[in-house]
Amino acid sequence: MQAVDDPMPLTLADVTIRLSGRTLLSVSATAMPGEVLTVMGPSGSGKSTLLAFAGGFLDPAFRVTGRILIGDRDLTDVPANERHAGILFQDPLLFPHLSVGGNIVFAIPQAVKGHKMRRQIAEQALEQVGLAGFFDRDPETLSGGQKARVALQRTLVSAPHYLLLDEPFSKLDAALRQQTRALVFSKAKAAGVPIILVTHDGADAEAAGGRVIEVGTEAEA
Ligand SMILES: Nc1ncnc2c1ncn2[C@@H]1O[C@H](COP(=O)(O)OP(=O)(O)OP(=O)(O)O)[C@@H](O)[C@H]1O
Repeated sequence: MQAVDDPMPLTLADVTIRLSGRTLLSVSATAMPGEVLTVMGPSGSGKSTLLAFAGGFLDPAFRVTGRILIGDRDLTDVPANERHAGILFQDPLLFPHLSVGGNIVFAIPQAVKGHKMRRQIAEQALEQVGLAGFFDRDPETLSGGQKARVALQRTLVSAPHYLLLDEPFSKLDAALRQQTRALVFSKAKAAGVPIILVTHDGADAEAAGGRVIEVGTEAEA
């Protein structure tokens, strides 16, 4: 992952999300550069909704108060495509008309010039997640766990200013899960990129080592 020029914290300032008059969640938290803010809570408690807010693609059915900031820059009204958020959905889709490697090359910023250089970055990214030699494969021929790793690297090569990860390791077996999360967290740390991580797995939270916020427990209050 490309280092951010000027690493900055990501702040959720007094964010309250309501749906049909009911408060879904209220959060105030900061992820420092390279730090992971882990979000845990029961199914339906609003974890994915919080990521949608942070990414700028929240369904207008939700009512929101509060702000999201990167450093001092208020992103709340900035369109999703101008936020530089690296987003990984729970069930990521790979582009079926591109090769596995092509999916990653596509996400590399245009500032990185040269076909050869871009291919090399993608090949290295695949190698890092145990997929050396997969560059020319058709995405449809991959297992769920292999697709998840490609999608993860596609997000990491995109030079994000912050990462929003929704259960990114859930399709991986225990050994791969451990390796992959270590890779993601160490890359984010080196690049100075803050992460909001949604997970059901306490071991992910422990490996992340940052703060953990619980949603859904006080939402009905
Ligand atoms: N577009 C939408 N319009 C209306 N309600 C929605 C919409 N998306 C989600 N919801 C509702 O908002 C609530 C929060 O959903 P969300 O997907 O954020 O929960 P979650 O904590 O991520 O759940 P899970 O762990 O099962 O993924 C749920 O009650 C869900 O039914």
